[in-house]
Amino acid sequence: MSLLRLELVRQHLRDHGALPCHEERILRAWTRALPLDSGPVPPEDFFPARVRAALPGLAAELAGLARVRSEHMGADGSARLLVELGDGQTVESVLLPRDGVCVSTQVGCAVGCTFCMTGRDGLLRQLGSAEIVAQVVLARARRPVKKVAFMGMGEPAHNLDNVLDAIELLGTAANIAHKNLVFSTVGDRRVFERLPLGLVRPALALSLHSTRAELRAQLLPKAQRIDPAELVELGEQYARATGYPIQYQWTLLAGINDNDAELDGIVRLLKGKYAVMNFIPYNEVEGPAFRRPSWERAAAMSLHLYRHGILAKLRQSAGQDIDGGCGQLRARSIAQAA
Ligand SMILES: C[S@@+](CC[C@H](N)C(=O)[O-])C[C@H]1O[C@@H](n2cnc3c(N)ncnc32)[C@H](O)[C@@H]1O
Ligand code: SF4
Repeated sequence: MSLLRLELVRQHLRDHGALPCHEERILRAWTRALPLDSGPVPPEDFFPARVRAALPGLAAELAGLARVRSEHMGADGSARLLVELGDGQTVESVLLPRDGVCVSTQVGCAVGCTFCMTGRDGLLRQLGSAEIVAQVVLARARRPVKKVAFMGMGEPAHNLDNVLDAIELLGTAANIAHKNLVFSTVGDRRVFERLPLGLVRPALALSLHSTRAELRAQLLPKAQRIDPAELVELGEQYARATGYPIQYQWTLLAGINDNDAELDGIVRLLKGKYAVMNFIPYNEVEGPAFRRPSWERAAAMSLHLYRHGILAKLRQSAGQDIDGGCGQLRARSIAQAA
């Protein structure tokens, strides 16, 4: 039995005679990291005997979806988890300061951004919706979780059905505010078609990195070709439809996308838009010879945008001191095993 997707978990329960109300109570308990039979009414008065008998086996199955192989505390209160999936593959989750968790959606990634460790080996496999939720359950077993960012390993747009199923459960049974579910993507037309239709509409983070289409295509070689101006326009429509701003992400690479021409481009694209710019200084990973700009330059860039009426934040990735670049922990563990 392998319950990688939420639909399979629900089907398994139905096969044991569960009704929708039983399913909901069990999924609610699971997503809160509680025993599966917990709830206000005693289990023997609520569940049919067959369902109750199936719960220990189901609990073991769900626990096997994602286990913590190692945990690394950061000085900023974050913790990076190397998570082992049922088939032995590993992904990273990050417990963020202030009740957040960052989860992975794929093992590897096909976009191949030149500065990202995760994209180095291409896509190895998709995560099922239950494996994505299981990372939140692992986090909730350790700390309160009120925010989930789909910003770990993988491109959520390339695993849309599983990510959207996970989002729906997290925004309902798991009781996470919809604006606190953050879908982070390089941009893909399917995202703008599907996200507005969901029962739970997450906040959107768009990884922009350049306002110049040619440079963006070099940095994000396999991202869908959407002109940055059009991407911002699509983002703006979604922001207006949902009422939450688009969080633009910009990995700062010295000498590449930290110049005044890019700043002018950002002002041109984002002025008057319902948007926040997050500058994230590059985290060094082995391989490409990128550098992060000085903190002073990054702060000056944020100030420049602020003076032009664009809200800009300068962020350190969580857990700088613990292989902060996404995918580094996994890469290190594989290298050590080898
Ligand atoms: C790992 S990606 C996952 C979500 C999605 N694939 C995306 O690109 O938005 C999340 C963010 O991490 C950033 N990132 C990746 N590698 C980085 C590095 N070495 N230093 C700083 N940020 C990095 C990406 O630019 C992206 O904005
Ligand atoms: S930054 Fe995002 S899209 Fe690019 S390779 Fe890494 S995970 Fe994939």
